[in-house]
Amino acid sequence: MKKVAVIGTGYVGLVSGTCFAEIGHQVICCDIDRRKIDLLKSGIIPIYEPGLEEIVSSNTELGRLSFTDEIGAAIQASDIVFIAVGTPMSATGEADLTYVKAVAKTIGENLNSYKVVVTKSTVPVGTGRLVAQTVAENRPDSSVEFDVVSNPEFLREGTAIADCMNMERAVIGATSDKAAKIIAELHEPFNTTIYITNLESAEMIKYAANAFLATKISFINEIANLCERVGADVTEVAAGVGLDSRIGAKFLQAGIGYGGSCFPKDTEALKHIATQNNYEFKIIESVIDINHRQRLIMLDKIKEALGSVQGKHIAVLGLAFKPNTDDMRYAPSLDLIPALLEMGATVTAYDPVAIPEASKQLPAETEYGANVYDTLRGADACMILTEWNEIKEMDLTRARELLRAPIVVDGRNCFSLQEMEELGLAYYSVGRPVVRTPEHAVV
Ligand SMILES: NC(=O)c1ccc[n+]([C@@H]2O[C@H](COP(=O)([O-])OP(=O)(O)OC[C@H]3O[C@@H](n4cnc5c(N)ncnc54)[C@H](O)[C@@H]3O)[C@@H](O)[C@H]2O)c1
Ligand SMILES: O=c1ccn([C@@H]2O[C@H](COP(=O)(O)OP(=O)(O)O[C@H]3O[C@H](CO)[C@@H](O)[C@H](O)[C@H]3O)[C@@H](O)[C@H]2O)c(=O)[nH]1
Repeated sequence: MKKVAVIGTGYVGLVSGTCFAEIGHQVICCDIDRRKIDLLKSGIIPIYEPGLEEIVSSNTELGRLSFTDEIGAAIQASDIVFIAVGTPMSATGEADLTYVKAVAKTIGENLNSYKVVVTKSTVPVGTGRLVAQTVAENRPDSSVEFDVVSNPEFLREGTAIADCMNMERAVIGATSDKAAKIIAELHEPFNTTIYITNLESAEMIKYAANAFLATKISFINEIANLCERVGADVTEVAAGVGLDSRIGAKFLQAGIGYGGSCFPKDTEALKHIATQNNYEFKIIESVIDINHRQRLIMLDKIKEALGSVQGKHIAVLGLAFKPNTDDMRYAPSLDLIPALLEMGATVTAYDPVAIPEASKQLPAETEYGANVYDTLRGADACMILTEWNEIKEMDLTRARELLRAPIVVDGRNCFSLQEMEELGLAYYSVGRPVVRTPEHAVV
């Protein structure tokens, strides 16, 4: 059992801290956000993540997990301190290290015994060294030693607990064998592959992994756009291509491009790291451009389906950047709904969980439906932006009856072309032939 402090209770801090408690460690999760800590102390989870509430509650009851805003005391009481604060995209695209630097200073000020300081946040190469320098400069007693480790996080939102408990690997970038051993032991109960490397390589592994996955998505989206022009079906192409084990079937789902708190900011940060090092990283620049264009292709499709969206009523299904989360960071809906409104459409939107978050960020004139069917009623077309099960499993016969015109523009390829054809719905999806109906010409 190790004594662990996790600083930052966003997705990563909260989920990874809870999972460390679940495997038997003593964990204190800290945050400067008092409101968040108060909610957590009273058993309320400030984010939507399936299964998180149960696992937080069981570990709190067992006394292995606690929450505090007294960060200094938590650091002093721990042998391992994780930095899990945000590294958002700055205006110039680089990772904003303000929070990481502030935490490193706090750790230094409270360094009362040997500790391993672990960066879990996604940070540019060189940040571990900067953390080490900041901790060293701020420690009250320069004879108290510490080590710095990079241990990037690979969990996905929506499946975060399972990703963490069944992690495929733990990457440990260390400057000393002693620290690497301590962090390897910490992960032992996860029964995972431990990959030990140096600090800089561990920091780069995280960006390389996200950039590669983003590249796969932009690649299949380009194939999808080409499929539309030559009459192929991208879902079948992806399935066929994915059968090659060198390529693999995952992350080949064509759609409206990637969003979320990581891929957009990490691809931009990698591009920035390259520029800073006088390197033109051509692939990543294209991946970013393609992703931006892919969102806008949805607007071309709705215009093609309706002629003009001016004065039309669009039902938008799905607001979060992906299913099973209420996270709205870089969600396609944040670009597409304002664009529809600017083109003169009215919009009624629905998401199973993200409406409270979305309504803080979307234009005030956006209206919200109570459920899928309420949202579709009387609309001139339906646009699907997030593939929630509730949306994929909707009763399409009922949907057809409720829509004023039977038109579905689907950015997530939720339905088969055959079923849409049989139901008489005009269907515009991504990388697949358009299903046209005689009625849809008479909107
Ligand atoms: N969200 C993900 O799915 C995911 C997955 C892997 C890696 N990451 C990386 O992990 C890091 C954290 O991401 P997140 O989504 O959890 O961030 P987040 O923005 O949701 O949460 C960060 C938390 O840190 C707190 N914080 C900020 N400054 C602090 C300070 N000085 N002391 C204590 N707490 C402080 C904030 O109040 C907030 O609660 C980022 O670098 C991100 O790129 C995120
Ligand atoms: O085939 C695919 C797979 C994903 N996406 C999109 O890509 C984005 C990211 O999806 P996903 O990777 O499932 O979610 P995240 O929670 O953002 O997780 C990513 O970002 C995290 C933060 O760095 C990493 O830890 C994870 O390993 C990495 O998968 C979403 O908009 C998805 O809709 C596609 O368009 N097609």
